[in-house]
Amino acid sequence: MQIRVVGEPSSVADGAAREVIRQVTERPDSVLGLATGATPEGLYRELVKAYRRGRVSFARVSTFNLDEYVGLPAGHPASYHHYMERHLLAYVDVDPLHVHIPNGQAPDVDQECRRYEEQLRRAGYVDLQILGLGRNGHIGFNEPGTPFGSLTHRVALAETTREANRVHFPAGQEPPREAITMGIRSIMQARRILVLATGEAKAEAVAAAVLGPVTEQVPASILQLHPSVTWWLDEAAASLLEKDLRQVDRAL
Ligand SMILES: N[C@@H]1[C@@H](O)[C@H](O)[C@@H](COP(=O)(O)O)O[C@@H]1O
Repeated sequence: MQIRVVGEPSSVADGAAREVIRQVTERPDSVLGLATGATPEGLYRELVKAYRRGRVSFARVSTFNLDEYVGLPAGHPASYHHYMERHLLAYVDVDPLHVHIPNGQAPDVDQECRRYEEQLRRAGYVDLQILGLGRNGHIGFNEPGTPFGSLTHRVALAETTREANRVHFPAGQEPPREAITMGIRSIMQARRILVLATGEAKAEAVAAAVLGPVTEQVPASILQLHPSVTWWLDEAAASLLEKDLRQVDRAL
């Protein structure tokens, strides 16, 4: 596990963008695993900038998103389909046929989960996975208690997660109660993982995931067992890590 602590959220975005660009340059047909939320927005801005400057092309890349709300149409402003268009896909040369996001409006949600997992398997799983971190240690929408062996599945969202994500919904509109998410096992298949976390509100979840026991109560703690993970943290998100863990590469 590597831990990079940088001063500002913008440096987290820069560092992660450099890694994504390197991956796509070395392997133009990479499979990228994409995350949503406020945290990776800066990363996507940097990727759009790099594309516009001709420093990277996504023409042969495939993408798989981690999750989507159940019941929201793709065009809903809070859907993750809409998020991805708004922050990345509309501005770069990714082939729309190579973009994969779970269909939250599928008539049979369980079948959609199986279909998505199968698509992921056929693509050979993810080469470089971007992850954000929920305040309760969730990754994707895998809430505390999710079995480590889980594949893409339907989840009931924790009340705290619905509260945290309420800001993305129009006033008066309730966030959905369910979502489709890649499972912990699906995420762990990725060959390399970048976890991004910024701000003090993430400090406890970061410390529990990095320093605590590996437990299903903290979904991100499983990342301690992955062979190639880099945590990109700003000072605030890293504030509860021991000083000697800062700026060092920790090989497990
Ligand atoms: N499903 C997403 C997660 O993938 C994301 O990591 C988390 C944190 O979001 P933010 O970056 O806005 O704090 O939010 C949602 O729950």
